[in-house]
Amino acid sequence: MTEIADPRDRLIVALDLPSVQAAEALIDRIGDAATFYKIGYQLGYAGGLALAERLAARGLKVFLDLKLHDIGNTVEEGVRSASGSGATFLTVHAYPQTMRAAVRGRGAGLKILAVTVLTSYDDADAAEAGYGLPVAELVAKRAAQAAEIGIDGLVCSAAEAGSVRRIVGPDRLIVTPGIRPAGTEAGDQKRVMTPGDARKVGIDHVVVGRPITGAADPRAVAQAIVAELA
Ligand SMILES: O=C(O)c1cc(=O)[nH]c(=O)n1[C@@H]1O[C@H](COP(=O)(O)O)[C@@H](O)[C@H]1O
Repeated sequence: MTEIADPRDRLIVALDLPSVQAAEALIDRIGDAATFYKIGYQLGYAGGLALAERLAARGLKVFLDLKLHDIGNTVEEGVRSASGSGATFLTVHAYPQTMRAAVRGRGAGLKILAVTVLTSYDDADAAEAGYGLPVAELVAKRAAQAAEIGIDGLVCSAAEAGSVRRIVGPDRLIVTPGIRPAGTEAGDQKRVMTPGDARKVGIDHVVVGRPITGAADPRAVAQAIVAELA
């Protein structure tokens, strides 16, 4: 687990919103309660990639959640292009060929996170997708491969964070979505944990979307999550 001086940096707010205007309005409402924002498909394909550069230029940290997975050359060049965006994190799916290509394309300052098994999957979903291993074993296998390849961090659910930490050692990042403050809806997430419990199992960062984006007072929810993570 890395030393993180400012507990706000442990919370990554997922800007899963339909427009740059909506994202900027949310960031204004949250104010100084958050320092780290994630831009994924929904916002990225609606002008969010330019917003990523603007947020980074303002000193905010940016996680580009592109979840790349393609032939090696395409992944390598895609990661190389994203290396100029000012983002701190970029995701790829944790397939060995994809991870090796991402490491080749990685520029200074950009950390590659490998998504092990999506937090919306349980064992039945993994079987339906053709995998012969339960989720926990698939996560462990992919974490070991990611560490061997030199990936900077892993995305998994907090339920696997303890075993992933034992596999990858203290220096690689563990980033966990599927985080739900007590009493909030899981929605389509299947492997969920509260922020406080996730912190106890040694995560570095949590990713939280709908519990903040859908809140009447997103700033207050962000502050409460940071307090649980501190
Ligand atoms: O890579 C991710 O960020 C990710 C990986 C994963 O396994 N599960 C997962 O939910 N995510 C992302 O984390 C965010 C979770 O959002 P909420 O479920 O609304 O908190 C979404 O933006 C997802 O795309």
